[in-house]
Amino acid sequence: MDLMTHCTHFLLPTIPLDDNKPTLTYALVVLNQKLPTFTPLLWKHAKLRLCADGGANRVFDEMPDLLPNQDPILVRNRYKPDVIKGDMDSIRTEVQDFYSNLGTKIVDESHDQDTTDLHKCVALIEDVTPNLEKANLCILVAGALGGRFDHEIGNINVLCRFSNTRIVLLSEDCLIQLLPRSHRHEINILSSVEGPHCGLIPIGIPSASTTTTGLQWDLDNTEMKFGGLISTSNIVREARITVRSDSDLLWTISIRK
Ligand SMILES: Nc1ncnc2c1ncn2[C@@H]1O[C@H](COP(=O)(O)OP(=O)(O)OP(=O)(O)O)[C@@H](O)[C@H]1O
Ligand SMILES: Cc1ncc(C[n+]2csc(CCO)c2C)c(N)n1
Repeated sequence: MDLMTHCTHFLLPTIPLDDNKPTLTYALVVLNQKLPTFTPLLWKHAKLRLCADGGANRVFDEMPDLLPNQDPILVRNRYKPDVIKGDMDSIRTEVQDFYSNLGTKIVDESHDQDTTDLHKCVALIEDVTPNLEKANLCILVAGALGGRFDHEIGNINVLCRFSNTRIVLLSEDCLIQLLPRSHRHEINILSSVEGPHCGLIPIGIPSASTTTTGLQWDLDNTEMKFGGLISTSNIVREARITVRSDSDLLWTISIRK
């Protein structure tokens, strides 16, 4: 079984180069929720920046507040999304016109009322990523957690729908990603920016067997299911966590203030 490694390098000001591994190519999707304070950092690391519908209002309204030492007009012009995509029922007209005039591509999919704006954005990123580069793609989603529970679950469902793509859901307080059962996983903890609180949660179906190392409450061939045991309020004990399971799991870890 192949090994998949994970590290939250994107929360650091500069991403360290590793001679042994290809660096990931990041894409950013901004959702319609209060922007996390580290959004300018994610923006800097991303090669492609999208706003999901009303996410564009957040970049327009809140990015200047996150960079208080810079001229708000210049900030607004500099933080220009490459694409705004969604059903366009939340973006304000002045915001759409502003970015459209700067050259942002606007993709109106109001005819599709069966998939969320995040789903639409992830599908676009997959479409424009050449097959050879897909293995190194990592999609960061800002503003995915907290707020409305139906939206949060919809965002988690996107992890399941695109389970072969690396996607990280982020809020100010924590991140969530999917650990597919097809791989064993090594999670390298950057203790300056994340932890110690973490969780491992079976999604969709129970896990008959999960084994971990590096946690305060490790699992040893343990069953996890809703209504039974799931691993919440766990604590990172080592810099390297390993996980192996017969089911897809959600990995969540707190982000330091
Ligand atoms: N409160 C929230 N919590 C988590 N994610 C959110 C929240 N609000 C919006 N989002 C995310 O941002 C995306 C864009 O938000 P937007 O408000 O434009 O969606 P929407 O389709 O108009 O939602 P709705 O019509 O259900 O209110 C959503 O698809 C969702 O992924
Ligand atoms: C069974 C079912 N439940 C809810 C919706 C509504 N819905 C789901 S995604 C979406 C787009 C949001 O931008 C909307 C309106 C549906 N279509 N089918």
